[in-house]
Amino acid sequence: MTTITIPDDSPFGLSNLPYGVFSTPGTAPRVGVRAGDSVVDLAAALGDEVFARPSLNAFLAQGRARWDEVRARVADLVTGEIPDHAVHPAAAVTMHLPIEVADYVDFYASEQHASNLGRILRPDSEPLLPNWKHLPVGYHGRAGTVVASGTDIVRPCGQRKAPDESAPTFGPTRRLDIEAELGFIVGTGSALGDPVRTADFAEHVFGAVLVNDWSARDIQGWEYQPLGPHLGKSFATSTSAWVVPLQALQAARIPGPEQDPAVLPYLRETEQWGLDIALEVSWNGQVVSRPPYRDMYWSPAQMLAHLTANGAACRTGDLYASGTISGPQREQRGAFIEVTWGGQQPLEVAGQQRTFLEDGDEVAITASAPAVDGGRIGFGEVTGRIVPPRDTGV
Ligand SMILES: O=C(O)/C=C/C(=O)CC(=O)CC(=O)O
Ligand SMILES: [Ca+2]
Ligand SMILES: [Mg+2]
Repeated sequence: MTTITIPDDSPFGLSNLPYGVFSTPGTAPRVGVRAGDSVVDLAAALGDEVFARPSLNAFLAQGRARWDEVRARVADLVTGEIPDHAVHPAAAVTMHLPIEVADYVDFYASEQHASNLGRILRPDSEPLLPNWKHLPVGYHGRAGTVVASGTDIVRPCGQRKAPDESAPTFGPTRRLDIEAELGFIVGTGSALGDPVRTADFAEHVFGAVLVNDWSARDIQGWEYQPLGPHLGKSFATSTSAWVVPLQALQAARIPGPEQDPAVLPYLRETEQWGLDIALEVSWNGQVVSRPPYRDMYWSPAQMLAHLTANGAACRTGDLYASGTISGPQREQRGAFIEVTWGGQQPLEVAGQQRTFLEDGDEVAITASAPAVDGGRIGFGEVTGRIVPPRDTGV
């Protein structure tokens, strides 16, 4: 038997205990919990086959009562004696995509981001379209191209047409960008025809991850009207490896922003709330932005209520992301198109003037939130490196 010592300032302390899917050399991916610098193998520690699977989905489908029970048992394990073979150093494991993604939806919940994109992309119109404060605008993305943190991102090819070009051409994107977001993972689904009420959010949502919604701005700018983002965003979306359970975010809950005009009844909450989560975006190792989640206009519960308001079912493994997180300052913007104002105001990165991503660039997004014990809750990181397009012969 062994014991785990968690450093006092660890972002993976007892108040966090996030879930992920890991493997060690020569073994199959399975569910683990992060505690300090260790990973606890839950199948080995608890003897429950639901954790021997290569995704969290089977456990997520068991529902809120079971999630709470397992969280209490894991806290006991981590503070007591645990079989040696059930503990691995975090540095010695490989992390995988934590969930088998069912559906993927991306919202647009930051007023700052939506206003900035409006100004950059539609300079002759009002920055916010008339619907924006009445409903959480979103689009359905591509679940099959959600990838684990660390996966290389192949520069996508597509049709590009700048406003001053007379015809489109096909080729590698010249305006490859990031979007720093928070993603929510649905554990328990809903029945077709039954909307999820804002009050039932915690019955359905298991936890949160970091998301980078890679975006090819030239492909997007040409294809998006009138139906919205398509191939400019569907080539890859990266998520962090550790799913932070909702209970770990109790101390991060803050009152939501005032919503004016008042929202329709199905979007109301008895107590509207947001989350005080601080993100950090690094470009080739240099911190270039600190997006504040606390400024988001639409809440996680409102987004889920809206997603199901028409009776669309949600399912175990659904991922819905907040949309790009941007604050009012330049150094709080969550996409490079905003930081560089459409590429017109380059940013100095490691001594070079930069606008969009080049091959070989690496982006890492991290985040932390206050913990109930006075420490910090860490989200780990979502990273990705840009690699050149494959030669497809076109
Ligand atoms: O305003 C637009 O036309 C486009 C906006 C985006 O690209 C943002 C998007 O994907 C949603 C978000 O991340 O907020
Ligand atoms: Ca996005
Ligand atoms: Mg994407």
